[in-house]
Amino acid sequence: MPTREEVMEVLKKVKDPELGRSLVDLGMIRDVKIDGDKVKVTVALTIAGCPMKGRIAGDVKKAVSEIPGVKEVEVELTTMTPEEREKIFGKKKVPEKKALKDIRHIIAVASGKGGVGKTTVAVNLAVALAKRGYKVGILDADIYGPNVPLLMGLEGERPFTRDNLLVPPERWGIKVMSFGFLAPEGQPIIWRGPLVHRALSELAESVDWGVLDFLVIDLPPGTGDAPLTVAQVFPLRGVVIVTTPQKVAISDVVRSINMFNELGTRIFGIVENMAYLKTIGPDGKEHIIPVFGEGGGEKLARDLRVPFLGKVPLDPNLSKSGELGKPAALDPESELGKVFGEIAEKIATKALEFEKMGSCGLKKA
Ligand SMILES: Nc1ncnc2c1ncn2[C@@H]1O[C@H](COP(=O)(O)OP(=O)(O)OP(=O)(O)O)[C@@H](O)[C@H]1O
Repeated sequence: MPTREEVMEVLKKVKDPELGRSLVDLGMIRDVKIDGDKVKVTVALTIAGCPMKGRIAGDVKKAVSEIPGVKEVEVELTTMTPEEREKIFGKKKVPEKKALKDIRHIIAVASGKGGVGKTTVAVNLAVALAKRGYKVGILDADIYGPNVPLLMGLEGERPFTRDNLLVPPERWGIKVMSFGFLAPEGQPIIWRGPLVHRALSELAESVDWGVLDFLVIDLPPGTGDAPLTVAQVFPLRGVVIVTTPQKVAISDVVRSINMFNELGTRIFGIVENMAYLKTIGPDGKEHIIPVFGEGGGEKLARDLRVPFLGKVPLDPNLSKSGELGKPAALDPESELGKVFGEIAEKIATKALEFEKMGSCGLKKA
């Protein structure tokens, strides 16, 4: 009859395909039951609906079946609680930075892949928060495509230096800092890995933000060096994930959530951008067209057990307002203003909840 020790020993060699670490080290083996030659292993996935769950179950089954004396293996899948995830992933503390000490909530806006409208959402979220009376700053950490200055109407601006700190230009009542301000005009900066880390770490120390309720950080897309560094050097209250409704975006979002889980960063939830298009049909009535499919973001949030923060329509006014440097959320009574207002309110409420819980790496207020 196989023993629990033997089972755990073989499971030590089974790795989470995305995190690259042993299921045992990750605390994913919730239970092992042995009944004669039958073994039942309960695996707690880091997030529900993990697209790797079939592979993980298959790898566990294969590894345990190879133990001499085992005839039958059953794998039951369950999901970790947020507390369990924090125990494993939330060990890393972000060192405190003087330049950030008067900022109450630092919120990152991330996306699994490029071009889903992350910057558009980040800018309009910052504006919607400012419209609600909060003191807001926005940091464009998208080193590869810093578009925040354009969207905020600050192209060509430069920060000035006071007491060795960069003073961010202001527009629409929001303090703005961007790698775009620091790059030579018209020239792309080519960043290599270690430089990315150094540049972002220096930026975290060298901006005079003053007192802010919210600092919104527009992250570079994906799960590469740059978003990882931001989550390591800024004491984030949490992260907002932007996606589009297409199925193809799902695995990118899961990868992104896994990365933030591993870093101990809380997830505010998912914003679905380009969720629908409103048109007036020949009948004179309003029609809602789900251009990229329907309910993808909501289902994804449900499957991954993270909050769904709202849908942003595909609206030419949103891209036009971006090009003009006048974010759509500046008019809180407009349709887009209301959409971003509701999302901002949900995030502000959650930020207070997270603050009470004592966010990873942050001192309690
Ligand atoms: N809901 C929307 N309706 C219409 N146009 C949109 C919408 N969201 C974004 N866009 C447009 O799509 C383009 C890409 O948007 P944006 O730059 O915000 O994406 P991103 O995810 O930040 O991209 P990157 O990965 O390059 O940083 C822009 O031209 C923007 O104006």
